[in-house]
Amino acid sequence: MSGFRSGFACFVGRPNVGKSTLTNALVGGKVAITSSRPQTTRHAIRGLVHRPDAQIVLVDTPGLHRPRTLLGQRLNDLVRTTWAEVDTIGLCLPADERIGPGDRFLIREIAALRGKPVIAVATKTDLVSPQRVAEHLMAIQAAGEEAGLRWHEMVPVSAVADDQVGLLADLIVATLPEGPALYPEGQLTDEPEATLVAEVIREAALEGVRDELPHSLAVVVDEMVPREGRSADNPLIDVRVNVYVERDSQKGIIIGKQGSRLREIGTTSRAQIEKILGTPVYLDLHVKVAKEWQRDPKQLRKLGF
Ligand SMILES: Nc1nc2c(ncn2[C@@H]2O[C@H](COP(=O)(O)OP(=O)(O)OP(=O)(O)O)[C@@H](O)[C@H]2O)c(=O)[nH]1
Repeated sequence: MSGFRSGFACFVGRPNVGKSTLTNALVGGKVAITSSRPQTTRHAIRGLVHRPDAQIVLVDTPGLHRPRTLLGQRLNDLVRTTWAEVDTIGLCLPADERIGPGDRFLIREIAALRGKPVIAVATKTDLVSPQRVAEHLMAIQAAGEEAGLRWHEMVPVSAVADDQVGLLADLIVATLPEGPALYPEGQLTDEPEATLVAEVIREAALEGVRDELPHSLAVVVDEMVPREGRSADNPLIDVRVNVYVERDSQKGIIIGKQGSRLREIGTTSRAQIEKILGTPVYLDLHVKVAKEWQRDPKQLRKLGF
């Protein structure tokens, strides 16, 4: 997919400047997954922005503080490591507040990274007049210059009024390297275990029949619930899973002669799932036909794609 861009971004700023609200506005209510960390990221993922041309992975950073203790210094080192690893930083500076010492401290710290694209995001613009927004942008410009930081971009946004949020996404995307999506689109759950469980089953189901079922297989974990009435030292987790194929003939392949392949899939994957969850599991596998699911947007959404 030429021209597709993907990478990591993080929002930085004092508490309460609107980082979370902005993240949610960009992500559009989609729950982020936290499993199967691709490549280098060791950071909590806050949200995924899926677009036809790009994928933005928004990562979390703890706040940077004026270090007073060794622990404070260590935490700050961690923050700097994160900053160094992301492709782009968005520094949030709320339009309804003047730029203060806390902001200047952050700007100086970010300036020390040298060469990293930093987008100055003037947040909460719906709370103030256009004139105040303009003043704010000039103050941001000046604060950058003072610290020797050249803003890659400056953009006023309102996450609440959904003003310029799309533009911000465009600006972030433009800073990302070319490359394929780092995460599959639309994971169904934010439970890392469920995603891993689905992956294990998918692998087991494809074992030996990969060529006969190219891409036709989707695995959805319906639920993972502790069996009622079990004591704490004798737990059992019920894992209910649907395996979707596109055609009846493929259903036959998965199930096998008198259910033999399905049993094999269950045995192989159950052992691995028990390792992942650390408890015995009862695995309830169902094979369903979702005709042409790869071409049907409604089905795709249902299956989490
Ligand atoms: N009017 C308005 N309020 C906003 C906007 N964005 C955030 N807020 C409000 O500002 C407050 C703080 O927003 P958060 O998104 O939690 O800020 P944050 O930077 O994530 O805060 P911390 O998690 O403490 O670092 C909340 O009450 C939001 O509703 C905006 O665009 N317009």
